Amino acid sequence: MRATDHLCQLAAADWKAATTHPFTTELAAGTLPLSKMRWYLAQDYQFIDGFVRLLASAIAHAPSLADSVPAAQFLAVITGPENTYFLRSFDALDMDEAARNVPPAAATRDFQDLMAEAAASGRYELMLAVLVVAEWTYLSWATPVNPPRNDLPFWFAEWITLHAGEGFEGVVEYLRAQLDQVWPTLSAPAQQEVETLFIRAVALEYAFFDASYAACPQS
Ligand SMILES: Cc1ncc(CN)c(N)n1
Repeated sequence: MRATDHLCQLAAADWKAATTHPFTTELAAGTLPLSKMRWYLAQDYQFIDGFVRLLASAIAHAPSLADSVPAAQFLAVITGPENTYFLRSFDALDMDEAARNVPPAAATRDFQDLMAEAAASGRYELMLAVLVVAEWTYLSWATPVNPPRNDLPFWFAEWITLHAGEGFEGVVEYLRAQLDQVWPTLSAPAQQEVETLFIRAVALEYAFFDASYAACPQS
């Protein structure tokens, strides 16, 4: 069995909850209240900041140039089309500076801490554990709803297309393959640390969607 399949199985219940969440089901149906989407976007843009630093750390720790190239190309997607997706969505959803720059919620802070910890560890396998969860869970919820309904506004539709399709499948396969490759070289305690971090990351993905779905209950 692939190491990443083993890790996914360890977190099976939270994995299922995170990848079939009503937040993304309603996003794909176009029925997600905009107040919840605004909350999510403002929080997730703060997540992206830590994510970019983590991905850059993984690039710096990849065993060879060839191992780093797909991650470097993905970094350009995050800081290019994904970054402008956020900025265009903020504008289209009338989110002014105050609405964009809200304090981080507990779910956001927990994720920022996890990513900062993985980046600071200096250990490639721990960085990969968090990156694999962040991208594989998104591929898992977005794939069944891709292509998006053609009547969806771009702030819903593009959040699906950014996380599904051939290019993104390649990113997830690359990240998984990197972790699969390093796994057998790790000691048993080091493998356990990867398992613990992976499980924690899946729980945080679930918590992030839960917090977003619970936000702004009046509107
Ligand atoms: C919380 C979270 N996790 C994952 C992703 C996918 N890049 C994201 N945008 N936000």
